[in-house]
Amino acid sequence: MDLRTVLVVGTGLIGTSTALALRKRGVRVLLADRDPGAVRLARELGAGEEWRPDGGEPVGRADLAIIAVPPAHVATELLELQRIDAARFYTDVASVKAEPIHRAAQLGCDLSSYVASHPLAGREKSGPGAARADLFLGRPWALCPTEVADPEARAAVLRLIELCGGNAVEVNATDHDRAVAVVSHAPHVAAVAVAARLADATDVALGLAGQGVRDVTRIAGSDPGLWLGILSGNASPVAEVLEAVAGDLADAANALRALAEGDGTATNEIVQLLKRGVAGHDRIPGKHGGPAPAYAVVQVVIGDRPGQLARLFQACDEVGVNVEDVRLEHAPGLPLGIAELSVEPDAAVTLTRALHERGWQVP
Ligand SMILES: NC(=O)C1=CN([C@@H]2O[C@H](COP(=O)(O)OP(=O)(O)OC[C@H]3O[C@@H](n4cnc5c(N)ncnc54)[C@H](O)[C@@H]3O)[C@@H](O)[C@H]2O)C=CC1
Ligand SMILES: O=C(O)C(=O)Cc1ccc(O)cc1
Repeated sequence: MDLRTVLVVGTGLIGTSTALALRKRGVRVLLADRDPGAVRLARELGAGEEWRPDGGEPVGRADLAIIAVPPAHVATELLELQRIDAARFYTDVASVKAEPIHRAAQLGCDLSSYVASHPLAGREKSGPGAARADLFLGRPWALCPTEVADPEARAAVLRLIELCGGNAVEVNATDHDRAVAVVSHAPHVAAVAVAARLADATDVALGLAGQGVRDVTRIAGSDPGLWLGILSGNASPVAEVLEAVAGDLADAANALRALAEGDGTATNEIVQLLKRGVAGHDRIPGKHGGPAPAYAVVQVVIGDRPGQLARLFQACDEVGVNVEDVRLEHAPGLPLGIAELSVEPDAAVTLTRALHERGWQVP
């Protein structure tokens, strides 16, 4: 199935990331969002052109429309897009699947041209500014065709996933929702609960925060509005997992109380929980090999002086290496920092060598 033109409705984090990935593969991408600023920024980032169904040059029907809006708006968007025959096939990327499909059926949407999907990749930031073309590389991407789905609609969504570099996983919507309750939605609430403890932690405690607490709470920085929609759309499966987690936490607290009161046998219960944690963590696929590499990261030591970053970018430009992303790490108390440059994996060796030759410290 060839995707020549794709319409992205909702140019936030996920919509713009798919658009950027598709643009890299030469697909024509049309962008729409109810917020004109989101479309403008996505366009400026090179994610495609603004969709103007009622004006400008006629664009015709897209091969596929991707609905990348909050879960509660998926079905109404699908209905509206199908009403104007915006695309031949449709998908969405919402984090929950049964509810939007059910709602689409209730509204009378055509379910034959629609195959719901969900990339298991994201970030704790929203909006087009946080989008990344490599967001989906090597990541699972669920697709949930219903019994009435046209095989060509399924093929179109498989092609989308392939173009974005994702790993397609076919699963029915109910099983999907139960699965993501365990691997995404309940972990999100658990991270939030840990992060909420930090809201009234002392400055001394926060000053001692290391990488562990950052790892465990990263996703707690996500948009609460979006997550309310996700959790409400998958409420019972998430509640079931959280009840089990709460049981483990209560048992751990009780065992620690017993230990504090001198009951040495309580260590056994704690050890059992810690061991179950290791076993669960070991089952995460790709934990050892890691997912397919996205961009390679070249670390460069930079002095904390004006103009250093500009010089570094100039050097990258001279070597002809495109910097896809940059992150700065400051070494506390030192007049130094580390610039982490994300580049195409093939370009990393060239860039490292060229920066060395130009006198940069590349550890
Ligand atoms: N944030 C994440 O890490 C992930 C999110 N998802 C799913 O992707 C979808 C989009 O989430 P994000 O991109 O993170 O959110 P976002 O907040 O970055 O972007 C959502 C965009 O949709 C627009 N929008 C809202 N209602 C609309 C409507 N009715 N018509 C047109 N545009 C509308 C908003 O203006 C916004 O630009 C959600 O369904 C979410 O569950 C899926 C995987 C990961
Ligand atoms: O930030 C991360 O690492 C995530 O995994 C985010 C995420 C959020 C919602 C999803 O439906 C899928 C992935």
